[in-house]
Amino acid sequence: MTRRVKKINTSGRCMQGELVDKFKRIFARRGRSIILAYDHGIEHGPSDFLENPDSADPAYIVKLAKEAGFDGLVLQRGLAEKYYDGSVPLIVKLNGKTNLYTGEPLSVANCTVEEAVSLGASAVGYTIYAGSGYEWKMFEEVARIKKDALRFDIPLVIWSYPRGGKVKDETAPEIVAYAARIALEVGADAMKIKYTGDPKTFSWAVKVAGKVPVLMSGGPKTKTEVEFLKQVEGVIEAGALGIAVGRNVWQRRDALKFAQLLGKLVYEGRKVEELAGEVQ
Ligand SMILES: O=P(O)(O)OC[C@H]1O[C@](O)(COP(=O)(O)O)[C@@H](O)[C@@H]1O
Repeated sequence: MTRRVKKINTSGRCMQGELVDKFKRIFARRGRSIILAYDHGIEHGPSDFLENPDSADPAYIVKLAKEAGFDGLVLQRGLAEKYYDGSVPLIVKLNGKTNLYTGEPLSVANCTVEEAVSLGASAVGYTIYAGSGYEWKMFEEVARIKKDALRFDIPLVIWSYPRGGKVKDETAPEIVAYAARIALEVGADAMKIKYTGDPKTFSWAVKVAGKVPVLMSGGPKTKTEVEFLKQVEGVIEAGALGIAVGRNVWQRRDALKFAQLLGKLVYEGRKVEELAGEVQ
């Protein structure tokens, strides 16, 4: 249980420190969490949808998250506005950038916390590229967003992706651990960080994340299903709350079947070797 920090909040709406518990109540009802990420249309472009063309349709994704029994769905405001049907708790991703941009890593907000709440969001997301020459701009913006998140009593999820500057390998253990600590220190109520490649080094990132729950970012689709399932098994062992995954689910043609396998691993605590007969 997160210690309640007794602090008078001007709007009287919520006390600092409670939003971690609120996030877990909504996005980890079974003690663990699988969130379907789908902000790739802006981040990577429609090429991400080519392997499984059905995934280009936001309605397909919303249905997938619901049928898979996932805890949450990440959408940018435009998709939330046009396709969100309330069937799965929503995280509105407040900032985004395209990969057409080749300057210093920078992702700025295109939606406010208030607008996200009006779209039905149960949490908001924001990416910070620590290391970038623009990190100061994202730190400034996330401070304003954090203030609004407290005012609107809505958890803030930080996509903590150090990029630029001294960052040579975004999945290096010391970078992922640093990413986790940055999210904790700027006031994240949950965080998404990249996988270091093994449970031991990832557990250090979970440790330095302190009280803030960690979600592993899925990353590019693995060659085999077993490879991704083993990554997920590892991060759960390392103490993560769960995963926020996009490509490793909806880029597969049998997306729903694989999503249900993920659920057996994450929610039922099944082991990969037990599921071996069901995976490709
Ligand atoms: O900036 P990157 O490394 O391309 O990753 C961005 C993407 O990764 C995510 O954080 C997780 O999605 P994946 O599971 O497909 O990696 C998305 O929310 C985001 O669009």
